[in-house]
Amino acid sequence: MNNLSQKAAGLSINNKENGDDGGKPSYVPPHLRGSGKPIFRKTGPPRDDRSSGGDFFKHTGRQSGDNGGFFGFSKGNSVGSSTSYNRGGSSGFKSSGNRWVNGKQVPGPKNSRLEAELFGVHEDPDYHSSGIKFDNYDDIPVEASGKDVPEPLLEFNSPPLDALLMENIKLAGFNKPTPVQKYSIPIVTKGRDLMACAQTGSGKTGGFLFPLFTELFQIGPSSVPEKAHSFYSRKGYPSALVLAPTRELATQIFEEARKFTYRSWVRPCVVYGGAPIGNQMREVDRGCDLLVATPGRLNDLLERGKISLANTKYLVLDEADRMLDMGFEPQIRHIVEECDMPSVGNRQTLMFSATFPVDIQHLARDFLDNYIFLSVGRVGSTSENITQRILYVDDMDKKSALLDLLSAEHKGLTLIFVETKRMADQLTDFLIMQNFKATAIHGDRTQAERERALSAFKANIADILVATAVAARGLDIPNVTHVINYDLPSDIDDYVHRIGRTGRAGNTGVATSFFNSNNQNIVKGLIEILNEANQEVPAFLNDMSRQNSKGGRPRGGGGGGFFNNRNNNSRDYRKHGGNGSFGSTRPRNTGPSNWGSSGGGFRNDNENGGFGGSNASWW
Ligand SMILES: Nc1ncnc2c1ncn2[C@@H]1O[C@H](COP(=O)(O)OP(=O)(O)OP(=O)(O)O)[C@@H](O)[C@H]1O
Repeated sequence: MNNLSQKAAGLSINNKENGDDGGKPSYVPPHLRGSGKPIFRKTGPPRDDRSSGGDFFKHTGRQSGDNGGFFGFSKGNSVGSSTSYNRGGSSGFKSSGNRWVNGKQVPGPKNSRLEAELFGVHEDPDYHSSGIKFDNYDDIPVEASGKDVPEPLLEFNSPPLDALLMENIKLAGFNKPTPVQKYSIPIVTKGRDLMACAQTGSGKTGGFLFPLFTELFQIGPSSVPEKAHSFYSRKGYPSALVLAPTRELATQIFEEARKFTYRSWVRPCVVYGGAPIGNQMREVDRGCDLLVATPGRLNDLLERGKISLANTKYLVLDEADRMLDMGFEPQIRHIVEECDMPSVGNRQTLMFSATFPVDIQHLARDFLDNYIFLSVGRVGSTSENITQRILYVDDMDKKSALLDLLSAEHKGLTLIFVETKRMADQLTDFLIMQNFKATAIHGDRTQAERERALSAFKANIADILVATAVAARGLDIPNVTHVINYDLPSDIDDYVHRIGRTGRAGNTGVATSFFNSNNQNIVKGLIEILNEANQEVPAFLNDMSRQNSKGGRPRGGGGGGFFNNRNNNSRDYRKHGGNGSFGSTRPRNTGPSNWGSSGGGFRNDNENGGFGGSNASWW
């Protein structure tokens, strides 16, 4: 148990003896425990510096420096900066630039300023991104199922990896591949489709970018129809398309792509809603070989004729289970099946996530051909690098319990999840009033505000970020030492993604969740997850689980029914009762989408797509 866990364990939260109704565990606020007031931090702004739903740093004048230029977050990472790219081609929009000569890639010259911007500097303590428990990944069981699974790659070597890519991987400080990378690289370079499930923070982004770039660096750009570019109208023809559910995740993938395409012919581009489309169209004009996009904005650009997917040989769905759930599936179908993208079998499709419910595996067949299913660890399981604590706290006591937790130790960055946007604002205000440096990210904030909040959090200007589900998936923020589920999610897979914001790349972290009777629907899933990750299961959870099973209480969002049962959730469904078999031809879906119209009607900048009526803010 690390320092923070020990200190939290010493708090009176959940001590049975504090219970006042026959041993029922309940939180006793400090003022009733006679322990005096919690010690609040003395640093931070004076009270009148706060503003509703705002940021601790709002009035510090810091925000003027990062005023949310609509692309990217902090490091001056504007896609528009022409000096950032080794394009060189005078035509600007001609996607191969001058790095593809006579059928071969000619690496651009080194640029030390750009290198420092992309990869950091050696003296920076964050330079090596992997933590002391990185080697533990080697012990995680890996299962690859399907026909003719290629052998894994044990080291980063060239060949099979492209030599320039190898140089960039070294610059990033990556010494050896993570398990998902070991398997995904040969699978993709052998031309196979892939559905990959691996724990949060275990390097799935590299798992798709490395084989993609190895391939693209070697095959070069595809030819573009002459008529595609007139003086007035230019079109982007990406060779690879990566779809991601949130703007922040899309930007993060784009930043990773910038690193690994350094000095190559491949120009990455990112488009997402909430930012002026005109600037994004200009970026597409400048060259768009790998496109990272959120579905709503991509559909908009497709409808405007700014992008053609005719040359897209690689399609990646990151957070694929989210991309294929009710919120996004119609948009994904439109992009993949109703525009000009090559059909299944004529492109490669790769899906990645830490969770993959069986119903989504079924649905995913429509997009895949004779695919390999890769699971690193148990699908949907959490990393043992994360110490999980579940505390019984009634709603009315949550604020007080939170202050106790934060006062026990608050080192590094703390990410607090709440269920609603309103709650995110309220809690941020409350924390600012208590002199904590807090900020918030949720769907009611403007894109500039969200970028500013995330930048401030990453830079430790605000060391507490209060977030809705929008920050639950994919975000890779170094030094998040503590995730607090102030409100637990109603879906157990969301729990897995949320706590996965800490304990990444072999680092350790703590996840604390406030549980009470409103969260009964995830009791069973929670117990399974705690057991799988060798974590302590509090007695009240076991009691509640027994009561639920006696009373026949449905499991609700945490499972129930064949599809959501975690026992069925853990493997390639084709091996466990699925109707597919390896190598069989998939039944083609010729009819309309199961879940709603796959037609147009989503020309908006809101990536929400009607996500099940939840208050949480996907955008
Ligand atoms: N081979 C490697 N060696 C060292 N660090 C790595 C390696 N591959 C990835 N990383 C680092 O690990 C961290 C997590 O990677 P990444 O964000 O791709 O995880 P993920 O599996 O996609 O997580 P999530 O499920 O949360 O989306 C990143 O900081 C990345 O730079």
